[in-house]
Amino acid sequence: MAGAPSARESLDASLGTVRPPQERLRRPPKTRAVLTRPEQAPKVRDGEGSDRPQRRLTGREVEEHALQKCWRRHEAGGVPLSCRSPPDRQRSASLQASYDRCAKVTAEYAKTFYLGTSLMTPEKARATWAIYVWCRRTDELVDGPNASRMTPQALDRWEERLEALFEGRPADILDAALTDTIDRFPLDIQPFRDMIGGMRMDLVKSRYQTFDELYEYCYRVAGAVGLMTSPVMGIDPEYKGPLEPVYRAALALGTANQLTNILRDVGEDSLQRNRIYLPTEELDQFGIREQELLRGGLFASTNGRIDDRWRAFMKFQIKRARQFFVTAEEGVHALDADARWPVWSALNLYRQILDAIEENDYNNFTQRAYVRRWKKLLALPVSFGQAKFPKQAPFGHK
Ligand SMILES: CC(C)=CCC/C(C)=C/CC/C(C)=C/CC/C(C)=C/[C@@H]1[C@@H](COP(=O)(O)OP(=O)(O)O)[C@]1(C)CC/C=C(\C)CC/C=C(\C)CCC=C(C)C
Repeated sequence: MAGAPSARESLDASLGTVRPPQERLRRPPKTRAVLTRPEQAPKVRDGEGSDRPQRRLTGREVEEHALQKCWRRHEAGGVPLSCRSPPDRQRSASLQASYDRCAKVTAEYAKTFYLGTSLMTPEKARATWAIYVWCRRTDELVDGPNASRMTPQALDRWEERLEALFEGRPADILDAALTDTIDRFPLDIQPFRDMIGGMRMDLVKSRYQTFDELYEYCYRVAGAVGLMTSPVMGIDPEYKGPLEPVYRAALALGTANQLTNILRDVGEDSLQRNRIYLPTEELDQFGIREQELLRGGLFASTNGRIDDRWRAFMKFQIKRARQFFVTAEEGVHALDADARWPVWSALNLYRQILDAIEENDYNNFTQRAYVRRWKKLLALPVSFGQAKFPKQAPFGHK
């Protein structure tokens, strides 16, 4: 039947056709106001003093490089909306269609995120959908139905396509929404590139020796989301402090969420996908062998309850994840007033998953940590209170 494509069709159709740059759709040239933005000056390509580092970065360097670029870009700012020439009628209708499609995909794939965006201003919500959809499509490349055919070369093409959309040449209707978002908010390309790097890691790596190795992965697939979305959430005009700690807090929130996801999904990842997103060296320290995870989990033979080693290991992991949530908290107070409620909600909703793992006596092999609906609902007014009545000035600056 003809008609608007479903969210699934939108993703499948676009992902099947990661096309070379010369085939991409052309967007009308930018308005003069947009061209004069300092951060959109023509880019110098690699090897000619580009914005990429001279050598391959590893571990925490990857995050640090992106962090510095992102907060500096935010500080440099963009063209205020009032200075920009409005898009013509045809362009604004097609942009509307692009964002509508992004909204549909977000609503279908991530109900909680979609609900969270209803707590935002319409412009911030639209931008969040555009970012979500790009992240989702990136993830689908290595986790979706065509994942078994995914190659590093296809990821290279996806990255070329990313560069093009940041230069104002989106390849399709979903990319067009992100190109528009980039025009409206001071987004830097680096966390997007880094997320593609995270997918490259997923193609070749299913074990992590140290926490630093795992941390790099968490940054790439989730901390990067904090860097992508902070310019959209915006900074409170009353906040007079530096941007760097705010961006660090945003990174911490993404990382906390990913560590939480990892702890929730241990059983599924190890049993169904032969993936262990836990530092091997820490498993060793607690006397846990990989084979025990792969064979169905650690249960005591005497009473079938969770093994004490696993309980102790999980307590350690949960404590560390919670520290990342605490680091994130202070940053939320520095965000624009209209962004604090959704961000507090995201923080509280994810943090509850850690409580649910504890309530399951750390059995994340055969039970999925599930937050009851009433607890999720209660998190919303609690978050509203935290957003409205901050306990402290962020980082001691106000
Ligand atoms: C209430 C609510 C949830 C609000 C949404 C707030 C918001 C801005 C969300 C961003 C959504 C987005 C663009 C996500 C990208 C997709 C992605 C990679 C998501 C990963 C989450 C898990 O996804 P998954 O689909 O696996 O989820 P489930 O298995 O279904 O649970 C991630 C692990 C990362 C999510 C990261 C964030 C929500 C961090 C957002 C950071 C900020 C908004 C910056 C905040 C700034 C400061 C200063 C703290």
